[in-house]
Order: sequence, then C-alpha cells, then structure tokens
Amino acid sequence: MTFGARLRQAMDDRGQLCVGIDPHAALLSAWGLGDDAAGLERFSRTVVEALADRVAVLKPQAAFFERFGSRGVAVLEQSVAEARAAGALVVMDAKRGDIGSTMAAYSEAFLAESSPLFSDALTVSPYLGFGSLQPAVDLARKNGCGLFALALTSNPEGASVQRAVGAQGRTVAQSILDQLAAENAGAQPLGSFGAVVGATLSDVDEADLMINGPLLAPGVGAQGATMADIPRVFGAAARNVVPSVSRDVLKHGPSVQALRDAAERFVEEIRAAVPA
Ligand SMILES: O=c1ccn([C@@H]2O[C@H](COP(=O)(O)O)[C@@H](O)[C@H]2O)c(=O)[nH]1
Repeated sequence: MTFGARLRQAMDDRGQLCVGIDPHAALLSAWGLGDDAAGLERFSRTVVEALADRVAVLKPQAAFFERFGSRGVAVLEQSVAEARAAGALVVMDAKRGDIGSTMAAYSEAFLAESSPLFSDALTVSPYLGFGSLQPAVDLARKNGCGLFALALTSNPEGASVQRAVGAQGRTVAQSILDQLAAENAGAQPLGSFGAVVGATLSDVDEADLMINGPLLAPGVGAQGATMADIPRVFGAAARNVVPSVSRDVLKHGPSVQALRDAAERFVEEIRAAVPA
C-alpha cells in the first residue's frame, strides 16, 4: 500500500493526530531524566510505549537525537522500529534537502527498507529547488513511503521566503504546492506527497491546499494554535490535515497514562473541529 493510503486508513481508524517526539533538554529535566543518551532512551521509549499503539502518526524530531551523536542516533533507530512495530506511522522530521546527488543519499538513509532509520515518510526542504527532491520522490514511490515538503512553515520568519512572488505570479509556497499536486495526480484515496503548512497561519488560500495529499500542520499547542484553527486555516482540505503536537503532549509525561490522556484529548478536539 502507498503511504497516502496507509495514512488515510490510520487517520480514519485512530484520528488525525500526530504526536512529535521532541526530547528537549527542559523536558528531560521535567521528567526527572538526565540530559544524556540514557535519559533520551528512557524518554523516547516511554512515548512510544504510551502512544504508538493508538495515535496515527509519531514524528521524531531528528535534531534532538543527533544532539547526542551516535548514541542518540541509535536511540532514534530503536524508536522508529518500535513505533512502527506497534502500528504507528513514523514521519521522520529531519527536513533534508540538498543537490540531487546528495539528496539520493539522504533518501536512502530514511526511505530505503534496508536502512536502520527506515521511516514511513520524511520531511524535506524544497529550497534547493523542487526538482532537487526527485531522488526522494522516486525512492518514496518505489518503497510505499511519503514526503512532506516545507511549504508554509509555522514560524513567522518563513513568510519572507515562502510568500515571495516568483516570475509566474505564484508565490514560492504556491509553486511547491502546485508541484506536490502534480505528484499526487490520480492517487486514491490520498497521494503520498504532502506539504508542511503551519496551523498558526492566516491568509492561506484553501484552493492552493487541494493537492490530493496530506498536510502536516505543526503549531498546535506550544506555538499557540488550537485544533479549532484547523478548519479556519485549511477549509475544505481539513480532512487531509495531520495536526502535529509535541510539547503540549510531552509535558504530561513521564506518566504513560497522562501522556495517553493528553493525546486522547487532542484526538477528540480534532474530531470535533473536523467532523467526518
Ligand atoms: O513549520 C514547521 C515545521 C516543523 N516544525 C516542527 O514541529 C515540531 C513542533 O513542536 P511543538 O512542541 O508542538 O511546537 C518541532 O519538532 C518543529 O521542529 C514546526 O514547528 N514548524
């Protein structure tokens, strides 16, 4: 099955929520853990144990693992494998992007079945040109994986680049969304080539979001957006949105039950905001 089909199924079965695994130093400390690889492993294992059998998507933020060098990457490998084995789709938030020949190597790191970091999908940066992502598009298609390209990010600084108007009169973000739509043409029930569009935004033209692909929406919780913002920002595309929450779930740990309760509240909030 394609990533898009698996994601549609998971969202229908488990709800639209994605929980980010972001082991900030402050969270490790709040959980009573050391700011070291052992603390990282306990944190990540607890989140996977609490949530991988019930939320649709887990999104490890690679930076917080890479901070601890090879021991951190080993924890990331273990977390990805355990989360997938428990039934969650894993979106690796590594935001990779480079010239095509290097992009091919990044793709193999995350989207080749033989890789220890093999994930269901990868976040990618299209700012070396959308065409530079072609090796990732090809490998994702071959292996039933997906991509999420940064289009309109949740941070206020993104607009100066992403809303700049290009030669065709389309903004940079619109052109990225157009190219994702082309990759998803004809896919059923949902394409595998998604966009990152922040839940914190305003002035998004919902017609641009009709890419027949998933829309990963960070910004709910610690960055100020709520689930009630999803229909406001995404309009008719809201059913394809995967709202992502990291700190506002993780702050409830280390209790497994408290993490589950927090995630369940967000699942219910998005269900109420975007009825089937
Ligand atoms: O536009 C973007 C793209 C990615 N992110 C990432 O999502 C999480 C958000 O964490 P919260 O604690 O829920 O704020 C984090 O890993 C970011 O790197 C984003 O926020 N915005």
